[in-house]
Amino acid sequence: MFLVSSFLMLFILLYLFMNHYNFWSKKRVKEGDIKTMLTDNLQILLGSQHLSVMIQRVYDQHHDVRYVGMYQFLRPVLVVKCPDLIKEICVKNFDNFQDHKNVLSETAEEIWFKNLLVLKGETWKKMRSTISPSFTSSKMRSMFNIMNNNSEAFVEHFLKKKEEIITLEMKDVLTRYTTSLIANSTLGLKVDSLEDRENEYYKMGSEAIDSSSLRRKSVLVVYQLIPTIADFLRIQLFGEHVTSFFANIVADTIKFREEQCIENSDVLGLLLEARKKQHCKKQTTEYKETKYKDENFSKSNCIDLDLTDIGIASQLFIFAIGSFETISTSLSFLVYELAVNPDVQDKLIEEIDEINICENVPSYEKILKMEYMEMVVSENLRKWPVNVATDRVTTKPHTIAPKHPGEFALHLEENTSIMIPIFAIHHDPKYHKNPEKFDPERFSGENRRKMVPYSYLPFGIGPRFCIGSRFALLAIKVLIFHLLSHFVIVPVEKTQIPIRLSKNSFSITAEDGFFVGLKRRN
Ligand code: HEM
Repeated sequence: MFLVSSFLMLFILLYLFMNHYNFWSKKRVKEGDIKTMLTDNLQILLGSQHLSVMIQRVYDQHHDVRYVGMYQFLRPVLVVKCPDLIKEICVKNFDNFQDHKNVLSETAEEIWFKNLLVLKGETWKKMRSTISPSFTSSKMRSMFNIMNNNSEAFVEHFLKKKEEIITLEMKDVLTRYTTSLIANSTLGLKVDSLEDRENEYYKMGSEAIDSSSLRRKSVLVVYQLIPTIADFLRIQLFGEHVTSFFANIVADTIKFREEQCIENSDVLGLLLEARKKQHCKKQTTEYKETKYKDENFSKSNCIDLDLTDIGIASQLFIFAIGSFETISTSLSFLVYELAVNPDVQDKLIEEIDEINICENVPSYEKILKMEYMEMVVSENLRKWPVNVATDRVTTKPHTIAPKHPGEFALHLEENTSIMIPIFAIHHDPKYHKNPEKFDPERFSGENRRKMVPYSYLPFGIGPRFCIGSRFALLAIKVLIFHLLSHFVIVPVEKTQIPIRLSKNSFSITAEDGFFVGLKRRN
């Protein structure tokens, strides 16, 4: 009896398993090899493979198709390969694909669940339009001084060293630089993580972005596999000490600014201004509603954004962890590429020196007008897009109409996962010839015009495009400007050539660090 019921159980499980993993084939979508995908998922969890390898394998498996089916554990994901289709999904039909998928519970960590990246629908729209003014070019002009000061302090720190060539692991020093910059530009805090190596802001920030631990990965997988149980158990990703540190630091700064009537034009300042306006509008609306019963008051205006201290802390938290990892990683790859491509570095130094001859301190306009700098930074983000992929979920059912012979109409139900494989597209020779070559000339005016539209997506695409892209690009350029004004970056014994990517992190980074030497210019 026991044997029969065990067989029956096994049969049912096998049936459910097979039935689950034919989600895409039932829709007549070509998919990756199931056995390989399951092994890949497990290896990603154990830290013996990077997500980009799994995506690349699925991407390469079927040529001349616009999309391929993949499974992230139990979740079917449609990997979109064709730039035109990416536009159709992320831009033209944005209303049907507005949101990102949930990666965590709505109840476990409040500071996470209110941020712009995870907000959905109308609430996301309203928060995005509230925060966007913090990232306009006029705001960037005022951030520019903060970036200049932080970059100068960074360079000064190394100019004090006596060695002829200073060997550095750049990811470490650049993460320290980025945390100081973000503390300064979002909250007005002065933090020097190069001198004060154990400061709390840096320690908590690095803990928040550390994705290499098995515990962190397991939490994410548990949320993917059994979200209801994970929700019930309120399993935390970041940990109480990290989230309350950020919540408290924001609450203390708000209290200080309100008591001292300080009105700054940084991100915190804008959110506080929106909070004041929301409060005023609420009072006026209540008055209207009781006196006139105004039925026409626009519904979307009535959405209250969470601009309590924790709601504001949530936005600043995503800016902080979004920036620490992305800016420091992108700068680390760039410094490495300059070390191993001396011709590119020489040309960039020439452009920098032309500005230094005329001015003591570079102006915002001059940095923005540097053509070669723009080309080098863009090529770095092409070859090394920090976020290897981005995602969308269908917020309304959508049908992708057939376009090529052999294609069928593909009906996607609500809540289907879509993946935009940024790294794979940037390394597809169909769009970027000789993709492993670091070649800034791809981004010269003429070549850029020839690039296939939507085949270069380091900051994503459409209305959910990265809100911090202007900030990130400026911060990268300003630091490189100051660094190359005083130092030449050279390979050292520990420089890993070619670079090997770490298997044990979510975003891309080097397996054995980014070691280079800084050699003082004469
Ligand atoms: C080199 C640096 C950076 C890269 C490569 C990068 C990349 C990205 C990508 C690919 C997305 C997804 C976009 C999409 O799905 O279409 C994104 C979203 C986002 N990024 Fe960045 N990012 C960078 C820096 C920053 C910085 C400095 C901040 C904050 C100041 C930031 C804040 C955000 C936020 C809040 C979102 C979500 C936007 C929304 O859903 O409305 N990022 N980023």
